[in-house]
Amino acid sequence: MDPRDNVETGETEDHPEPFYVPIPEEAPHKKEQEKLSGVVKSVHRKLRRKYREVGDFDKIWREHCEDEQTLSEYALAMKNLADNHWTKTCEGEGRIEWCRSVCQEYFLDGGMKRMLEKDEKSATLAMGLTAASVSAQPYSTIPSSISQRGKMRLLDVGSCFNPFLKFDEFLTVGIDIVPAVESVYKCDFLNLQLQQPLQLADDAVQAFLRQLHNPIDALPAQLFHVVVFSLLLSYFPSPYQRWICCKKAHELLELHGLLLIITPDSSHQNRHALMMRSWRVAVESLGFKRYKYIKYSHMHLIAFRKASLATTSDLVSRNYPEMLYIPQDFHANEEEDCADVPVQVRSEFEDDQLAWGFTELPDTPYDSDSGESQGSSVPGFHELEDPILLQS
Ligand SMILES: C[S@@+](CC[C@H](N)C(=O)[O-])C[C@H]1O[C@@H](n2cnc3c(N)ncnc32)[C@H](O)[C@@H]1O
Repeated sequence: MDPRDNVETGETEDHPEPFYVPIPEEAPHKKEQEKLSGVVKSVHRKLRRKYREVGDFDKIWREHCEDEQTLSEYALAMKNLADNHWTKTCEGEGRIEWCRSVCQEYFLDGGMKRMLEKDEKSATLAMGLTAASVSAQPYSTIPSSISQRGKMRLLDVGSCFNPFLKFDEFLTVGIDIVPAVESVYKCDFLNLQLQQPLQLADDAVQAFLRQLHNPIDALPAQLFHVVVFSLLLSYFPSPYQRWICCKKAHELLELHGLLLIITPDSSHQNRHALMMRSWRVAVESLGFKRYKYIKYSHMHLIAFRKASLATTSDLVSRNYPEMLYIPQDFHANEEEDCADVPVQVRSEFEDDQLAWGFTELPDTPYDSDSGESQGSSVPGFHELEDPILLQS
């Protein structure tokens, strides 16, 4: 007997009938996601195509920045993806959480101190002292603005919808050519002017950051503890603009600050290991050292620390900017470029050529930054070893 039947009256109680017709929730949701990422992809693709045709990056960039309709459609699509489609995936909130956990671990839980001790040991060893005498060396003094600050000063370049604003531990400055929310400042990072560093106490620097004016055309050097490039570098159609961005990040960071780069790649772990190694060599040549690296299913996440004030790039003997390539740079006839799920577009032959080319590179000495760099405090994400990066 159906337990809903009323035995006394012989009537069936008025329970709502369960609705068994399957609701095709997935499909429209997925369709909308595809549509939105299509908007994003087409902007990237158009920019690359124009760059290939015209060659003059400054010209196409000026035109791009003046194309308000395309840019606002892009900003809207990104925000919609972030609000309604990405939040539950590691590609969405996960990358932001990763940045947060790396900063916490590095600045607040002793990561930076360990790195400074290690630097000091290597420097002392390089001066010819024995390991025994080295262990007695005190570690360097951590800059007070970092060790005693109230908040970590974070610059989010290409911030779009300001994902870091919600975290209390950061004093966030989000900048974008087309802000999707009011709290993000309008600023073209490629054309941002750099000024002399502020010689002010930490409180005054924080006050300075809280009263920036829109749009931002210039910023003092060495202003931030963290610079984030989340899905920024692949926006640009050529390695040179990626290089300019990394160079600017170096200048905007305090000594020992962190540059966090997140770049899309849906290939398996080792497919683009060579590319990641190439990026590492290029970025380190600017005065950074790699601190952490992990690969999620759809992206690489890399943290570099600013290890020296000086840039060591010798652009005459090595073309470091070219090393910041992405597969799409080699693809003239792209249909399948992805903002969220990029594909491998180089042929095996090109891969071999590049691999051969990189045997010319100096081998970065093994540093234990990398050895300990594989752990993540973000739960739920599978991390993979990268033998090529680790062995470099
Ligand atoms: C793919 S979206 C990434 C948005 C966000 N960071 C994220 O992780 O979801 C790339 C963003 O970079 C911005 N952007 C591109 N070039 C820029 C530049 N030169 N200066 C500032 N922002 C830029 C774009 O407008 C866009 O909002």
